Order: sequence, then C-alpha cells, then structure tokens
Amino acid sequence: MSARIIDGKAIAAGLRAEVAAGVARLKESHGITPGLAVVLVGEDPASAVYVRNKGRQTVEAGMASFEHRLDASTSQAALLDLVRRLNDDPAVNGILVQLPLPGHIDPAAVIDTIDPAKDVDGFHVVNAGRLATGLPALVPCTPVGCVILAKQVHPDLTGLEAVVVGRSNIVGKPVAQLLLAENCTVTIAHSRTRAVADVCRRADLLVAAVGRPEMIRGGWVKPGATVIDVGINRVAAGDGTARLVGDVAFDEARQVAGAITPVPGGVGPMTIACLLRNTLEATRRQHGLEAPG
Ligand SMILES: Nc1nc(=O)c2c([nH]1)NC[C@@H]1CN(c3ccc(C(=O)N[C@@H](CCC(=O)O)C(=O)O)cc3)C=[N+]21
Repeated sequence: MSARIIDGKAIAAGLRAEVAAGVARLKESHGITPGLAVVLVGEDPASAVYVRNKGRQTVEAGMASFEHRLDASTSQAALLDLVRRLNDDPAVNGILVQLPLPGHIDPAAVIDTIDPAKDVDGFHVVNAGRLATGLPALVPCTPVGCVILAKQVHPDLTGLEAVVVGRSNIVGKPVAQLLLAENCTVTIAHSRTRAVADVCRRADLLVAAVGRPEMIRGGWVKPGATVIDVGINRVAAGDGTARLVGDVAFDEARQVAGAITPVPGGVGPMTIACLLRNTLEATRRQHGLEAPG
C-alpha cells in the first residue's frame, strides 16, 4: 500500500486566497487594511527565511507587513518596549515575536506583554486558557493547520483515536485541545512515555511534533492511519547540503499509512496561511466586526 499524500502547499494556497478575499471585503466595506508586525531578534538564518516568507505572503494577501529586526544583543526591556508600542499602534492588528529568542530574554515575559487581542500566534495564557475552556480564542497556527489537514481525510474526526507525540505549548498541547474539541480520544505521548511505539500504533490519527528527525518509524504506524508530520528538521544530506526532514521516517511510514503529510509541503505552509487568517480575524474583532459565516 502507498499512502495518499496530503498536499499542504495546495491547501494553504486555497486558504490564503480565502483570506485575501476577506481582506478585500474588509477594505471595500470598512476601509480597513489589516497589519501584521513580525519581530525578529538576532540573525538565525532559518528564522530569517520564515520571516521573509511571512512578510511576502502577508503583502500578497493584501495586508500591511511591518518587520522589526533587532540585534541579538537587544535587552529584554527594549524588546518589551517595542511590544508595548506595537500594542498601542492602531495600524498593527497582529503581533508575532519569532521564537526562539536569545537566551538572555525570557519568552514568557515577552508573550505575556503582547495584547491578547493581537496575539496572532495564540501563545498568550489568555488565548491558551480560552482554547482550553472552549471560548473564542486566537488559536496557535500550526495546530489549526494540522486539524485542517486531518479533516481533508476525515471530514468528521469524532471518535478517532488521536495520538499527539510532543507536549510543547506551541504545538503538542494546543493540537491536543483542538482534537479534543473535535471529539477525538486524545493521548499525548512524550519523551518519558513508556512503549511509545505501541502507543503510536493505536492511533487512527498520529500527530508528530517532537522535533527529532525521523524519530517515528514505519513500524509505529497503524495500517491505514493518517499521519500529520509537524517536524521541520534540517539535516546534512550525503553530498554535504542541507535537506529538510520531518519527525516521521516518511519513506517507511508512507508504506503503512493511509494518508500522510510531506515535509516540506505539508504543515509548514499551513502555519503561515493560518497566521494570515488569525490576523484577519483579529482585525475584525478589534473593529467590533463578527467573522461572517
Ligand atoms: N512566534 C513564532 N511563531 C511561529 O509560527 C514560528 C516561530 N515563532 N518560530 C519558527 C517557527 C517555524 N515556523 C515555520 C513556518 C512556516 C514554515 C514553512 O512554510 N515551511 C515550508 C518551507 C520550508 C523551507 O523550505 O525552508 C514547508 O514546510 O514546506 C516553516 C516553519 C513558524 N514558526
């Protein structure tokens, strides 16, 4: 058997087109242009690529993009000052501070300073708490992208055994919350889980978010299962160049799974599309407009 490959790149392009149409309507009917501010501290080359892609796709969706590149030695106080200025700037509807931050800056202090209404990453405790308690929230982008991709295969996720490998605040925990809200039976596995391969083999829906290249092997996958690979790991290829791989050993898993997301071209593009959607939604709410439909 060979799994269906879930085309995240195409699905993300469709979602971005919907967002662009929503932005155009907002401009036409209310004269409002959503604005997204992205803050990058330091020079991490991989981060710089993401920031550039986000900026380009933001503009393509008809939104304003504000980029703030700060030196790696920027103090926490200076970064918090910038975040407060962005909170107070009416042209800025969404704020993303790229993680990871340099070691001398406490990411929790930064996230805590972002206005929850502009927290398009959905990382603020207010948004995490609203998600956990079933209130309307800005929801983290990668987890939403995972659920949209899973729904391509299972339009109704009700009753599925879902196993999430990874317990980060950014992916593992929020994706588990979203799957619970979709009526899955959710297990969160992590580095201390015993017999993790056996736990994974129970999953109808397996979400890999551990950040370890190709950790999840073909033998961990239940035949016919849907596999969502959140990992984006740069590893050295045989010829010395860098190659992107997921947290799943793709060539093994695709022999067993019913459907699987590739890396690249799976969850990654969905993350940016959902960021743009969150920015549009945040803008509407800040102007007291309900999201249509
Ligand atoms: N506050 C914050 N929010 C984030 O959302 C955030 C962050 N910090 N720090 C870094 C990670 C990483 N991230 C990616 C987004 C898109 C792709 C993406 O589009 N990847 C493409 C291309 C990858 C490539 O070719 O390099 C793909 O998977 O097909 C990847 C990675 C968002 N992050």
